[in-house]
Amino acid sequence: MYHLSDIKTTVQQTADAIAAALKIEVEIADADLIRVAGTGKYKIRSGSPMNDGFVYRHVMKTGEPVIIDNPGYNELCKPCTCRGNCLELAEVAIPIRADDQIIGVIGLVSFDEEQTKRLMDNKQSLLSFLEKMSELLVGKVVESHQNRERELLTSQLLTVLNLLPDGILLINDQKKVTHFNTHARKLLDIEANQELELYQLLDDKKLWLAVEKGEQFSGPIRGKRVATQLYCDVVPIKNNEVIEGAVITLRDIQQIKKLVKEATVSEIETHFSQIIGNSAKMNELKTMALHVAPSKATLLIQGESGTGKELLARAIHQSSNRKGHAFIAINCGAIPENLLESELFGYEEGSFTGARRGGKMGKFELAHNGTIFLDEIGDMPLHLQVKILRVLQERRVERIGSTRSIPLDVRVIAATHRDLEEMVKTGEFREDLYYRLNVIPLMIPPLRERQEDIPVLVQFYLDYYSSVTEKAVKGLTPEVMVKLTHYPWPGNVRELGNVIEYCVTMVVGDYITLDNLPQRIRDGLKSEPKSSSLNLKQLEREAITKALTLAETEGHKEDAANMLGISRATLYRKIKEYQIGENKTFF
Ligand SMILES: Nc1ncnc2c1ncn2[C@@H]1O[C@H](COP(=O)(O)OP(=O)(O)OP(=O)(O)O)[C@@H](O)[C@H]1O
Repeated sequence: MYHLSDIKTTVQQTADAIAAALKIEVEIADADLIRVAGTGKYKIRSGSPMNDGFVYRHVMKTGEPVIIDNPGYNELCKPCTCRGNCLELAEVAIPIRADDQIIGVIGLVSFDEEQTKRLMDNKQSLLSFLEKMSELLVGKVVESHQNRERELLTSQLLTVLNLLPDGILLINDQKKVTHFNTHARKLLDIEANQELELYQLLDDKKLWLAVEKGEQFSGPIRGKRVATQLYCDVVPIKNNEVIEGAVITLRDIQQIKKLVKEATVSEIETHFSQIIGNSAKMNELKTMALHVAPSKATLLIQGESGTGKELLARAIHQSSNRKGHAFIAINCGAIPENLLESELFGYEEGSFTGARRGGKMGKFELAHNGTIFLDEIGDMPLHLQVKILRVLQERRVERIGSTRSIPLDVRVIAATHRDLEEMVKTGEFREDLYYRLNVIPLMIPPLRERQEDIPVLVQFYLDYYSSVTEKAVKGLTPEVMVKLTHYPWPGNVRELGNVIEYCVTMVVGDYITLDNLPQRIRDGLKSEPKSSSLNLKQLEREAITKALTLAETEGHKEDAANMLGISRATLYRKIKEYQIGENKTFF
C-alpha cells in the first residue's frame, strides 16, 4: 500500500506549485482523509483529519472527479454541519490513483468570484492538469515505496550475510571489495569501513585471474594480512555476459579439517565388553584381538555375514592409540564398481565427467591417522586390488587424475565372509594382496559353532528390546530356548537380534512362548553336520528360499533380508550364488 505521507514534502511542494499556477487554494488528503498538504488557510491544517470531508469521501469511494459549483447546497453537502453556511464558492476534487488503489484526493477550492470563474470556465483543462499532478505524485510515491523495499531487502541480505559461518567478499568489476561480512572481517583482519582491493587481501594470482575473467575458482589460498590458510570459492557475477564482479566465499582450512574429523571419528564407541559371548572360541578371539589392537599391523577378519566383523574392527580401533581419529568403514561389495575407485582414492577436480568442483577426498585420506575398514574385501575388483596393494606397500595414496602422492598413516582392517584362500586358487583374488592382508588373521566362528553363546546373546537382546519397546518381558520358556539353541542361524548374531526383536514385539504376557517365534524357527530347520560345507550351503539356500517365499506376499527382498538377519547386498549375492528363483521373480 502506498502512503502519501511518505512523500509529505513532495506533496506540499506539489500543492504549492498548483496553487501558484492556478491562484486557487489547494488541499491534498490521503486515503484515510488525513490532510497531507494544503495552501493558504489550509496550510496550518496539514496533518489533521477531515471530520466532514463528504466530497473527498465520495471521490475516494467512486474514484470519479467531482466539480461542485454550489457548496453547502449540493447533494453531497447534505450531511454537513455547515450546510447552507459554507464559506467555499466552488470546489473541484480528483482522485489520486496508484495501480488499482485510490491513495488520496487533490482538491481545489475557490473563496471569491474571480477564483470561481477561473474554475468554472476551465473545468476540462483544470481536470487534465490535476490528473498530470496526480500522476506525478503517484510516480514519486511508488519510487519512494520501491526505495524502502530495496533498503529493507539490502538490510535483510546483509543480516543474512553476517549470520553465515563463511567469510563472504563481494567484488566489483574493478576488483574492489564492495562488501564483506563479519566473518570475512575476522578471517582477513579487515577494519570496518576500510576501502580495499582484492589483491590487498588475498594473495593468489590464479584467484585474481579467475575474478578478472569471470571464471569459477575453488582451492586453498593464503590471506595477505593473516597467516591462516583459507579455502576459497569464487562465483562470478555476470549480467548479459558482462562481468560485473564476483562473490568470494572463504573458510578456514583448519576449521574444515576439524569438522571432517568430528564427522568421521566414530561417534559409536565400541569396546570389547560389547562383544557378547564367553565361549572358548570367542574368548580366544577376543584375547588375540586385544593383543594385536595397539599394533600397526594390517588385520584380516573372516567370518560369515552377521558374525560381528565390523563390531570387532571398531573395538580394535577403539583399543588402539588411533581411537581419537577416524574409523572409516567402506563396504566394497555394496558400492558399484565404477564408483568404488573414487570412493577409496578420491579424485582431482576435472578428472572425469561429473567430477565435483574442488575434487574429493577418498576414504583412505579421510582415515589418515585412523583406521580404514575394508568390508567385503573379497568383492574388490582385481584392478583395484592392485591399487590397494600399492597403498599398503607404499603408505601413500594418489587421487584419480593427480600425479601427487599423499603420505598416509592408516591402519587397514579388511573383512570378508568369503574364502579368500580359495579365491586366490581360482584367480579371483590376488595372492600378493592376500598375504599382505592376512598378516594377522582373525576368524569369527559362526553362531552355530558356539551354541553356548546363544543364551547370553538372547538375554542381551531381550534386555535391549524390552527397554526400547518399554515392555517388561521377563524371559522365555525353556522350549523356546531349545528351539533357539538348535536353530542353525545362517544370519548369525544379526539374525538372532532380529528374531528377539520380533518375539518382543509379538509377546503379550511376561514370557516369550513358542507361538511368538517366527515360523522358520518354530519349524526348526535342522542343523546339518557342521563339517560339511555343502550341507551348510544347502541349509542356507533353503533358509533364503523360505524367507523369499514368506516375504513374497509382502513383496520385498528387504523383508527377506531382515528375516534372515543379513544385509540386502548379501541377500542379492547369495541369490546369485545359489541361483535361487531363476524361473521366478522375487521383488
Ligand atoms: N558378539 C556380538 N555381540 C553383540 N552384538 C553382536 C555380536 N556379533 C554381532 N553383533 C551385532 O550383529 C550385527 C551385525 O554385526 P556386524 O555388522 O559387525 O557383522 P558383520 O560380520 O560385519 O556382517 P556383514 O558381513 O553382513 O557386514 C550388529 O548389530 C552387531 O552389533
